[in-house]
Amino acid sequence: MKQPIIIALDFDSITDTKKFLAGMGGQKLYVKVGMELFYKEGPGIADMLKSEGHHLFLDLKLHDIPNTVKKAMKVLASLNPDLLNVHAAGGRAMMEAALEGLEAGTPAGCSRPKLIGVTQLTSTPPDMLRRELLIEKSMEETVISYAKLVRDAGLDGVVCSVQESRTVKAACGPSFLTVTPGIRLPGDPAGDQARTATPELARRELADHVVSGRSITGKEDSLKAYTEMLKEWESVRI
Ligand SMILES: O=C(O)c1cc(=O)[nH]c(=O)n1[C@@H]1O[C@H](COP(=O)(O)O)[C@@H](O)[C@H]1O
Repeated sequence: MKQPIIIALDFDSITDTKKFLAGMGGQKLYVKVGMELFYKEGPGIADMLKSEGHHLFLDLKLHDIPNTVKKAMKVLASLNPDLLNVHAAGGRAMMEAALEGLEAGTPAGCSRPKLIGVTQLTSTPPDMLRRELLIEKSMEETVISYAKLVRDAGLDGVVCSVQESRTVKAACGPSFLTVTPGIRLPGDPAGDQARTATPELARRELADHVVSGRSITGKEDSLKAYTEMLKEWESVRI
């Protein structure tokens, strides 16, 4: 079964990660390991999660010269994640190199993990483009331009906000993945996220997956919050 909700395991230890997973009723989940947990626990965390049967998004947002990214991707592929990302701002040559590294490092008999490009972070408000990054185009135009570059480099999709998901699909095709973070249940604080949405809106805007951390992990009853998100998602018929 396709798991639409990717839970961000933004914990700083394996102990807290295990405690969280123990409270999720023994389900096989789609989880995301980002910099915090990976830098603390290292590659062993990927082995642990995969051996427990979870789907794994390794969110390390690589952004470096092509040769470095290619070699790093080769190493990361050996951890057998299901999904990985790079910053689209690294450019086409870097993304092509990432894909080459991923293909070279995928263990025999395993299928290549999916690779997606981060367009503009969901913590970036539209006015920051001009004010801080000196980008004159709108958020939507910027994200679509990145998405086309990601597609042309041969990657499988993008990370974008729900607000751009539908337009990305229109520009890059229905099978081009949109993975959308910044997901909040109604009433939850946005925190540092600028472009947020509910799981229901994400589904309406054709997102393939939503990524949610604090709206699930920050709750006393995380299982209830996760179930609520799933219910919201499934309430929308596409
Ligand atoms: O690539 C990501 O996963 C990502 C991209 C992005 O644009 N925005 C974004 O929030 N994320 C990640 O998604 C998660 C969101 O966490 P919460 O804001 O707690 O739901 C974090 O782990 C972020 O690193």
